[in-house]
Amino acid sequence: MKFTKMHGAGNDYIYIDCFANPVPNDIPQLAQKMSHRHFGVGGDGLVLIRPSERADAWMQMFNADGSESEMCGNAIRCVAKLVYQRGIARKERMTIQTGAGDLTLDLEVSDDSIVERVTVDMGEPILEASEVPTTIVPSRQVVDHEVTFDGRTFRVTCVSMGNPHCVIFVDEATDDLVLGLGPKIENDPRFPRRTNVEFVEVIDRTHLRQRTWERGSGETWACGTGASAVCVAGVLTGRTERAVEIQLLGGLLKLRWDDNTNHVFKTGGATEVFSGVWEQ
Ligand SMILES: N[C@@H](CCC[C@H](N)C(=O)O)C(=O)O
Repeated sequence: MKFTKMHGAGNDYIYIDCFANPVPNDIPQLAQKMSHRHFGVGGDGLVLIRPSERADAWMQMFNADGSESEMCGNAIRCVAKLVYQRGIARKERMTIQTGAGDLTLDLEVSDDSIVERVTVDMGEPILEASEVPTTIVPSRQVVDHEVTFDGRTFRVTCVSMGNPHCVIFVDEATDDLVLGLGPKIENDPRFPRRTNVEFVEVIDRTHLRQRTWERGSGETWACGTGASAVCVAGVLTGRTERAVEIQLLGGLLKLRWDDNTNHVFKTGGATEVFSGVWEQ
């Protein structure tokens, strides 16, 4: 089975083109095996690019632990690049079906037909308490809510971009917080579907620094749905403007929460690393 390794801002996944390959069996187990950084290809997870009945392609994504997520903001840019460059859909505006709905993407293509940057319409953030565990926000206040994890109290903002995020603004996103507390928050029973966790430093009203502990994959070098949630949380808590640049461990993402449509737009690159054949 042929695969391609790609990354978006250092968030690296293994991609299988199911227009050209059959859909593999036992995908959760395959995701675990291929993602393993010592015994497999290595990556934050596995992404299948599948034919869709209503969009140009369907992105199905699995974390490194084999769990399936609704959406991946960095992977979807890579999917768009493969879909365009392999001629599956030679369109500079395309739609990709995801577990968070059908999303529209605008591709910036060079004269020699290389996709250099992609802007994704990430849709509307979901702030309703129905998307957020009521045990975390008993007052239905999802913004800037005081919560204690492991004996430490933080103000958190819970934002769903189709997948769940718990955004915490901190003075410094230390290893102690990201690697120590991140997994405890991810698996806190008050989050019934587990959660992604963002630790965010505000540099000024248009610049932030983010580290993410991802549900099912651990710390990643970037998280696109997470950056979208951070953009929204920054505005809702009065810390930032609606357009921001977010520095992640593996690169920069530009975010804008549009006033008129309520949609979040995210721009970033997509890089092909190598291709290979998986024989196990
Ligand atoms: N890295 C991703 C998010 C991947 C899924 C996430 N771990 C989840 O389980 O929701 C992104 O760029 O958005």
